[in-house]
Amino acid sequence: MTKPLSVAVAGLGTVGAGVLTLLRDNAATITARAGRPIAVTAVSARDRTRDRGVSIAGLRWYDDPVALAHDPNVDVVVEAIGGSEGQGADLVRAALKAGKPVVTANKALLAVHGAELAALAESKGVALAYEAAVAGGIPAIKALREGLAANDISRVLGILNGTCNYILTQMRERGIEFAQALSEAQKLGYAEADPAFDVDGIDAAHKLAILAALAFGRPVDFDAVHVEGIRAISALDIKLAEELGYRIKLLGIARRTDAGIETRMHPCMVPVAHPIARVDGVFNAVVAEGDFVGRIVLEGRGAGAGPTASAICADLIDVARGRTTPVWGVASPDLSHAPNVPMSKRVGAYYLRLMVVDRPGVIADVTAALRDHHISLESMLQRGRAPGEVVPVVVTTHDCEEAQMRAAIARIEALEAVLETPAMIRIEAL
Ligand SMILES: NC(=O)C1=CN([C@@H]2O[C@H](COP(=O)(O)OP(=O)(O)OC[C@H]3O[C@@H](n4cnc5c(N)ncnc54)[C@H](O)[C@@H]3O)[C@@H](O)[C@H]2O)C=CC1
Ligand SMILES: N[C@@H](CC=O)C(=O)O
Ligand code: NA
Repeated sequence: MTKPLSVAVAGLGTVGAGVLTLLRDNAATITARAGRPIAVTAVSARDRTRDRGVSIAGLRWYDDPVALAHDPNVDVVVEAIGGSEGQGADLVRAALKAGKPVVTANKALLAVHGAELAALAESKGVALAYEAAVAGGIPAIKALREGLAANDISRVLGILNGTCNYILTQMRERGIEFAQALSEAQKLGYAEADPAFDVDGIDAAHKLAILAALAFGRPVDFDAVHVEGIRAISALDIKLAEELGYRIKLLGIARRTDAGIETRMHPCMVPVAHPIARVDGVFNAVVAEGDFVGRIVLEGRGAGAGPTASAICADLIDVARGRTTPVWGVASPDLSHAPNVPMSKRVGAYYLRLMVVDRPGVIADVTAALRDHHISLESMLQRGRAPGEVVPVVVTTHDCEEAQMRAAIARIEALEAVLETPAMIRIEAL
């Protein structure tokens, strides 16, 4: 039998402990697929004594995770600490500099520093693998980078944050409040250390930036992603969306247009009948459209110990087999530099929900604002009549440009009879 692959794991939380468990439980399968055993020999975390449901007895312990990079008996480093800065990032750089392959679940690091790290990995001729970083257990990276490698990709989109999808699903199905659903997602190990990264769309935007780089063969550019989260989504909008035949999902969309590449992460209304509307709970989905393959849809668990460990261990098997690909599918010097398309240029339909005083003339003022910005109405809905009281009014539009819609909303919000900032949700043609 060939010498085992000696693995160091940094971070023994949901993901790191999951990796130890999977390598232990599926050792025979993994050995056969890797051509040799894969054995964790060294670990680093904050608390040496915490019960993680898996033994770390007999493993070399390091208080300083960066020291793992310099352990001569370590062949490959798994980074499961997280963060675009700090010791997880320091460890990845140190390991690559030391010529050791790295497997990481850290999308924040890849999205923010991925260009620099790819260049470093390529200069050292070692792998930097990150299947776990996007859509957890779904093999989205492999699908885009290897499976669809011969296609020109026109669009990649998806539900990329399990925590948000869990929250939106629970709010819809059980009618529970945002805070309760978030707390459940945290207990289940789905949420980031700082859950604001989840609910403000940042985590999903990190993943979208990574997918866009792979799909369009260009340097990863997190700053180009337009990011909105789900905090403003109310139970009322979820209910009204259902009445109109839509579900609300936090979608990431990266699209090639004549003007360049559009990358945006925001809540969307999608038709109930579309498969992506049925992706619920912690499940993620990734949809890619290639010129020869057409559309492919991948669905699976996007967070949690098992799915994430599944992706990390697949990367470890690649390392054990010596299978390598450039980090972004294309060698760093050969990446293209297509321009970014700003959000103001997004074209599509919109849902607006206004809280208005129910009195004559209000609707006329709202429609005048839309008319003056060349926005055509698709439908208008007012539930019940309550003269002099506040009622929700919902407007859906035909396609228009985001800049026009923003200008119209500013005018509508300034109307005396409109009492709250209008809720605006983009309706996505998929
Ligand atoms: N939880 C999930 O479902 C998924 C998480 N990820 C990513 O995996 C990474 C880890 O996430 P989780 O396991 O959920 O986090 P966690 O908070 O459960 O675990 C983090 C671990 O890192 C350790 N740690 C923190 N700072 C350290 C330091 N300076 N030195 C040594 N150890 C340190 C902590 O003690 C803990 O063991 C993050 O990059 C996250 O974005 C990716 C996909 C799914
Ligand atoms: N917090 C993330 C974990 C996986 O990346 C999520 O909820 O999807
Ligand atoms: Na994945």
